[in-house]
Amino acid sequence: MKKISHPTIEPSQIMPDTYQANLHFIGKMSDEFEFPFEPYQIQRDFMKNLYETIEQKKIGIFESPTGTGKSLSIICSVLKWQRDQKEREEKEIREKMESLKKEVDEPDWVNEQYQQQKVQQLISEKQAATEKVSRRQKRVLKSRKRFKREQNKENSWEGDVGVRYSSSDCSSDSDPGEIEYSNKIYYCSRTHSQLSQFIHEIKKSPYSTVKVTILGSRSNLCINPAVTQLRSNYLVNERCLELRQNSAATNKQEEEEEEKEKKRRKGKCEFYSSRKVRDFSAHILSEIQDIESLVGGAGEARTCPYYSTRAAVPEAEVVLLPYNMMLHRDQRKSLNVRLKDAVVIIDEAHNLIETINEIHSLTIQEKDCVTTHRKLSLYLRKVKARLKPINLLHCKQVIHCVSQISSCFKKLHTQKQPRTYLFTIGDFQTKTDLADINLFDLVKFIRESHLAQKVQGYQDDVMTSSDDVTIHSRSVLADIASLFTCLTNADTAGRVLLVCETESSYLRYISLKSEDPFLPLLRECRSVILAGGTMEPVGEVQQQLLAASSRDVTLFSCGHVIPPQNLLPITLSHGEEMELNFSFEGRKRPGILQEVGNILLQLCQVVPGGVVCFFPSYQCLTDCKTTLQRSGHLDKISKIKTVFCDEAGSKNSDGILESYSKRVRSARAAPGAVNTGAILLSVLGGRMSEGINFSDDLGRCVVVVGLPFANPSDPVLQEKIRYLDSTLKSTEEGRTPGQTYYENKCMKSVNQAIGRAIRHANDFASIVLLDKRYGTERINKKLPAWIRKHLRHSSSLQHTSQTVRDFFKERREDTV
Ligand SMILES: Nc1ncnc2c1ncn2[C@@H]1O[C@H](COP(=O)(O)OP(=O)(O)OP(=O)(O)O)[C@@H](O)[C@H]1O
Repeated sequence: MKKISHPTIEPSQIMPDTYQANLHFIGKMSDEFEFPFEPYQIQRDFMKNLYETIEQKKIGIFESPTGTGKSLSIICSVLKWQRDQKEREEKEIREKMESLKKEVDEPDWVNEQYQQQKVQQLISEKQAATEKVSRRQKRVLKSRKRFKREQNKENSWEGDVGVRYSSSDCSSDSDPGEIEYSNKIYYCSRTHSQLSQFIHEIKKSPYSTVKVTILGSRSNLCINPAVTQLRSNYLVNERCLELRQNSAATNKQEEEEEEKEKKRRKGKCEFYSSRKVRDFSAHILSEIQDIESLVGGAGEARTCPYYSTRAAVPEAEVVLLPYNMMLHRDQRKSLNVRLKDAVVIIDEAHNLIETINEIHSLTIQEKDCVTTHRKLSLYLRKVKARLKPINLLHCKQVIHCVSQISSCFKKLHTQKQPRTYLFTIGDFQTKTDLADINLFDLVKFIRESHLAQKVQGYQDDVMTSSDDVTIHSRSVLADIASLFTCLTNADTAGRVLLVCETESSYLRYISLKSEDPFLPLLRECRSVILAGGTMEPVGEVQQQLLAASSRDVTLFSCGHVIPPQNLLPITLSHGEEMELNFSFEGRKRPGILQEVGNILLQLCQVVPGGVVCFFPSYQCLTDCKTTLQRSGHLDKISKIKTVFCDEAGSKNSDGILESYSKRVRSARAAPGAVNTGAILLSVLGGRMSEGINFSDDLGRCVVVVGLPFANPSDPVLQEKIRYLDSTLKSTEEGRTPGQTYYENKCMKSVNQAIGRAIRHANDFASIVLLDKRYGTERINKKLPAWIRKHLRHSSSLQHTSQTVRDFFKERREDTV
């Protein structure tokens, strides 16, 4: 029976004197947790609960608002647990060995000889294990020394790319006698910059000597220009694999043939050699590094960082990786991630369900299908005579399948209505005549024969780039192989969507079930921890991810570290003239967007520093901007605060953010000026709503216009809703699981955005939610508890602006 414990800490339970604590006191012990600062009370509770969850081999859902030092809390509890566990295990071995030795000294008279043998055998097993570890440690030490030596030599190598390969280069990266570090911690987050931030927090902690490796994709880590210049991830991966295989295949005889060296090197990666990879992996483990310094160091050592970071996995105590690498079985397999007894921490887990579904879904364009069919046919014509009968058969079957999918599109094009077709897996197989084909065999054939790569290479020779612009960018055949794999799933796992449009038609495999891919983690790991700033609605995670496992779950949720008076969350249901309703229909009402102008103008007059305003979509942002330009609101606002705007598809988000920050800071340096800072117009769920911190003056007020509900006519969304309704029970309030999912999806996006403004214990900000729907309990109960608790409702702009003015006046007095 699954038990759920809720050690929830309410914001009111936070000790007020914590805020005044000396934050720079290093090495303070709190509840026996070493911590680089004086920990907040919520951090103490977080660490204690996390430690116990791992100790008791439970699953944990840990919620701590953004900016409350969640990363350090995770590091200081998990690494303490790891250290304690190691000590406990070592002690146990020592005690066992002692007692075994004693048994030998005092043998049982009944079976003396047998016992003695058994005890001796156990002792030697333990000793062998200990020796193996120490042998490995010696080897690592040797590798490190060699790496340092070669690094010193490196300067004299400058410009010499012709690094000689020795016979040891032939061996594979993984050592057959490799010792996998047990009790490994896998820390997963969404982006590389989040992983880098985590690295910086480890460096601050008392555990800065822990052995860490950080994994990334080739596009993040590869330093070979011959590979990085390729335009797609697929080509980067394929080229790297090819060069690496060639490098590993070097034999001794070749090595001695100086003359052949240059020719041979043509098809090899100059940065890959297993010895250097091993040496650099030892260097990685000896010093914590983020991706940038790691890539820089590898460049100097002329060694492949991609394979070095992977080679460091077995011996690492902590492995950092983006969470798509952990959540996909094939990726885990290719990385040699062993889940058994590991602790897996998934941070920023608020969108975990969507991420799992996304990772297991895929899209194939009709035109790519047609091109692939053509390429495959050309390829087959050329190599037919050389193929073994079985491979010829498989090749023909692949061509047949691709052709069937293309014809399916063609048939659907002949029909006038509807343009979107949704199939169960079984129906799609019948429709395309694929039901009788062994798709498992085909996938195996495509993978093992490297067909995708061969066809790609062949087509590069025979087709001109004008044939098709997509031919160089990605291999559709690889996607088709993945589609075949998806089509071997049970009917309940997903759907196939065909969208037929004149301009572009595509097929999308939609993964619906998230619990199946997650189950191996729940089954094999010692503990799985889902952490995030706002994990609400927790029920969704429990129903859709954890229900399949019977393991006990700890729910931990805490308030913020700021005192209540530092936060002003307020909902506004009425503007100057009209009710605020920014639903899709409501937005069409004349005058409604001018209301946004009125509100922003008033708020800009009373808020110091930066204001960040989020719109439900880029379309709504553009419409509003145009309206406010025409109405003159934008002009008036820009006299008080410089206006910055995130544009759809803009690649310059960083530049916009930098200019916005600069403007806010320069306004702070000029008190009393007419222009008091800046306003940033952005989009919920967009580039600036997640993972960006608007601390202190950068975000004194966050305004949210409306609710970002997804388009209800989106067929993928409709199917997900139908699937949830048919598989889960309705909620207590009588809402269907599909409706709940739809609302949750929207509110998660709002919660991510509004959490960005409070980043530390002394920060303060106002949050203004514009829409009458925020006043309803159904919606506002989905806000984070630490915000909901202090939520005020207002139906007048004048009242809102006065409340906000008073709030900042009091904060100014506090800080004087
Ligand atoms: N007790 C503390 N006192 C002072 N500073 C702290 C304390 N705990 C953590 N910090 C610092 O506060 C900053 C914010 O912490 P961190 O980024 O870990 O927050 P977070 O809760 O993980 O936020 P997010 O969820 O947005 O990543 C970091 O620089 C961290 O080192």
